Amino acid sequence: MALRIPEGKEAVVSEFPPPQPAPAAPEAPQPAPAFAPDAPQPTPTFAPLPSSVPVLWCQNLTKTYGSAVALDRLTISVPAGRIVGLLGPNGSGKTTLLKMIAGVSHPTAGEVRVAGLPIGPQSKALVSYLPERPYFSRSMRVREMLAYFADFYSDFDGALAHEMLGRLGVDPAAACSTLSKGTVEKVQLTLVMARHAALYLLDEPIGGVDPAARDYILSTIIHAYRPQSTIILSTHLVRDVESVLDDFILLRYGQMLLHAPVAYVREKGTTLDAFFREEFRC
Ligand SMILES: Nc1ncnc2c1ncn2[C@@H]1O[C@H](COP(=O)(O)OP(=O)(O)OP(=O)(O)O)[C@@H](O)[C@H]1O
Repeated sequence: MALRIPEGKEAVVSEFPPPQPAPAAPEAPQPAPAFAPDAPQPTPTFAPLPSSVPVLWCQNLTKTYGSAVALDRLTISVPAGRIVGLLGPNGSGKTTLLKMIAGVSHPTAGEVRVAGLPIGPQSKALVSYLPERPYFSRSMRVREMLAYFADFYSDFDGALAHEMLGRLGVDPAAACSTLSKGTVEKVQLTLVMARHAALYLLDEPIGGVDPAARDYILSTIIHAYRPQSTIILSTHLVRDVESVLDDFILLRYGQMLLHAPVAYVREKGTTLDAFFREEFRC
């Protein structure tokens, strides 16, 4: 295959705007609506970003654990309104990067900004994060989780969450402790995607769900419901996701190998899945 990235090279193939770290203050969050399935839908709590301000900007982002380097001087700029696949082999730093952006782990060096804001309460209010591991209480019922999210996040849309659960065949009255692994993933993804966030960070969102639900999640939840938002989605299921991606970021050994539109790969006469397999062939 002709399209390969030379060893040790980092590439950005894009018409993406250059990093603009100037802060753009979002509007103050609205008061939390009381949760009820038929309550009026909350409006987004974020103001549209000026095109000069990327929704995500990282510069020389580095994370080390002792002598191990998980992220190595990563510089990225992602404009608003894109669906971005975060790809790379095991241990390449995908989860570490998402944790830094979500603010649940701190960089060793370098900088991250969301919508021009340094990581903190204001940036976190704009981000809806699906971690790789289950995070909710197994002792609760699904509808209690929805109520909990509605209390906690002013941008949570209860009616939308109910609609998504219905489409995914999840009973809101079910106890979380009785759910299968895939159903837990569906509930978690529903909770995260039912927020009106500026930036969604999804760490392996479809790994455990069946193919039919995967199609619904990708084509409907991720693609159709959030046209103004940016989604960064980490996955190994490249073939499943590539049709919904605008761009992809390829990591290797914690370094940025390539950040490009998916069209860049297609123009070379290949698919993202084939490109990934070729690039990282064992
Ligand atoms: N808490 C930690 N302590 C020590 N090393 C860690 C820790 N978290 C991550 N690492 C290391 O950082 C590197 C990147 O890990 P990370 O989980 O970000 O990779 P990943 O691309 O998400 O992998 P996968 O595809 O397997 O989920 C790995 O070498 C991993 O072993």
